[in-house]
Amino acid sequence: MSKFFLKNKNVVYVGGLGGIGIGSCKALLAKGIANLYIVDKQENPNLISKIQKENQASKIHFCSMDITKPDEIKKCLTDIKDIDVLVNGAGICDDTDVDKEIAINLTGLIKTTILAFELMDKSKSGSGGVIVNISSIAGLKPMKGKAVYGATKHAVVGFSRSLGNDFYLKKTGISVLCICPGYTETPMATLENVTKGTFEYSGDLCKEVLTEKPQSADEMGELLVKIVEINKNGSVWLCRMGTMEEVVLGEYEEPK
Ligand SMILES: NC(=O)c1ccc[n+]([C@@H]2O[C@H](COP(=O)([O-])OP(=O)(O)OC[C@H]3O[C@@H](n4cnc5c(N)ncnc54)[C@H](O)[C@@H]3O)[C@@H](O)[C@H]2O)c1
Ligand SMILES: CCCCCCO
Repeated sequence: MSKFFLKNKNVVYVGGLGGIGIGSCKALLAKGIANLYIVDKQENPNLISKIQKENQASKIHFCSMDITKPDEIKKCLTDIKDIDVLVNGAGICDDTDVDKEIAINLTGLIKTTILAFELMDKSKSGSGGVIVNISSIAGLKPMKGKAVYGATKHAVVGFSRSLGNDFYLKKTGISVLCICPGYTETPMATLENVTKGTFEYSGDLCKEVLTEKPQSADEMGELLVKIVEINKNGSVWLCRMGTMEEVVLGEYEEPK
């Protein structure tokens, strides 16, 4: 796998106005990307113009998209020409609304990834590139208090690893990376949010994720950029307390 150079590239960040989204967009812009398409449910014009003012060498665009609505995914992504990097970074952490949590964290991510494969495919009208799916540490270990959230994040790991193989890379030129952040200081990581557990009595179990020393969204963004630049297809990365490590998960090949 060759190193990926972000300079002059076009990056689409779904969930880009979120905590990790903003931290990552700042780090991506610092690499001299040409265009940043911030995709999110609701625009924040003041924040976007602030980011543009601070990064005048790049062009910042905004596309409003509810990831639970396939027609909005299609409209948003097909309006963007030449996607080099797509980050699927939208998500909620609320086990009290199973359908919504699965629709955003999993179904929406899957549909966005599949459409991005179509648009980025070098054997079609694309030029290949990198897709980054944001899972969680909850995608690598049990999340006792939030089993549904953990299920969506385990699924993101499995989905990303299943697409991140040489066959698809050779045909499409697209690599797929999976990032599993640990506790990161963002609007999601509030006690109120974290304790929206699977059962009404799950609250204390949910708080376990808060025992870890948190990392900042900016630290997470710097790690995301490093992982994109390494660009190891099918790789899974645990990013916690400002450090990153590749997580080697078994292939479990049947004995010959
Ligand atoms: N903060 C953490 O500790 C942590 C840890 C591990 C993984 N994560 C994951 O990182 C990602 C970003 O989380 P964050 O902490 O920045 O949270 P956040 O709440 O700050 O950001 C989430 C973003 O997703 C967007 N979003 C939500 N529903 C959407 C929808 N229907 N359509 C489009 N966009 C939608 C929100 O508008 C927001 O911009 C999530 O997938 C989350 O599960 C966060
Ligand atoms: C501690 C922040 C909320 C839990 C997110 C783990 O993906």
